[in-house]
Amino acid sequence: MSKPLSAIEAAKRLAAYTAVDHHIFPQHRVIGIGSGSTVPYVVERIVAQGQEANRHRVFIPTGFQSKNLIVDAGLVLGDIEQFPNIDVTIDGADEVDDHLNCIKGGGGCQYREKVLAEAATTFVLVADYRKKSLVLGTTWHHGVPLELVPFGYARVLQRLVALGAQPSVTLRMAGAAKAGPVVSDNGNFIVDAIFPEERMRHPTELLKELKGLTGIVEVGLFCGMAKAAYFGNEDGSVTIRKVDGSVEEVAAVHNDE
Ligand SMILES: O=C[C@H](O)[C@H](O)[C@H](O)COP(=O)(O)O
Repeated sequence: MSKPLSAIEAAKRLAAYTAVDHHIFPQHRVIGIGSGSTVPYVVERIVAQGQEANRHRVFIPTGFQSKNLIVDAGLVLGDIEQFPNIDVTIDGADEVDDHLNCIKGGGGCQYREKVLAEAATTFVLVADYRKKSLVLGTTWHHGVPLELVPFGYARVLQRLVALGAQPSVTLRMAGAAKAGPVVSDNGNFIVDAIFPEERMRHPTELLKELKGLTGIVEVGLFCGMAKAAYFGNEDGSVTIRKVDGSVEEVAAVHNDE
């Protein structure tokens, strides 16, 4: 018998399963698969729709991890170059506010994730209950993930501080498994910039300013992109925040599957 899931894993699974049930329909042919620890449950639920449903579909990954998820699940792998228009992309998030703005990039995948979010007719977020917040930066304390070109990165760090980032801003380092900086799937560096609350209260403005810095490839602030966010709760329910501002609570029906 498989080990029971922890409360957090169960919440991730609830969010992912419910989002797939609500957004991935038989007519959807091109599906974007995001990155992180919640997305495997998205793939699991899609596979459960059966071979017939998935036979004519193609799945576009946001990075190395999701590519493996798609291949290992026996789904058809596609490329954003071949399929620049996606029906639905489902992805995880590090923190989501009431307006569905979010921080992404905890796994360093924000560039490809944003490409797939933009390419999708419908972009949906899935997360556990810890990721809900009113102001970004309240529950995710690691800062805004930024992908930047290695050449001239020290200059970008200085400019981030001028925009209000904590002076301690540095490259994300790989840790024990490899000496040196984390290198993204695109061969770039990642920086986590912590900004004060007054800056984080206006994520769209901050995003614009960060995108204006030479050397920054992409910013892990996704503003005004998601149609809905699904949060799995500890009590087995799912909170759905929608783009029109409405909030729905649904009881899960698949917790023990
Ligand atoms: O770069 C990583 C992505 O933005 C992830 O989607 C994000 O970090 C959320 O991951 P998780 O589902 O593991 O919390």
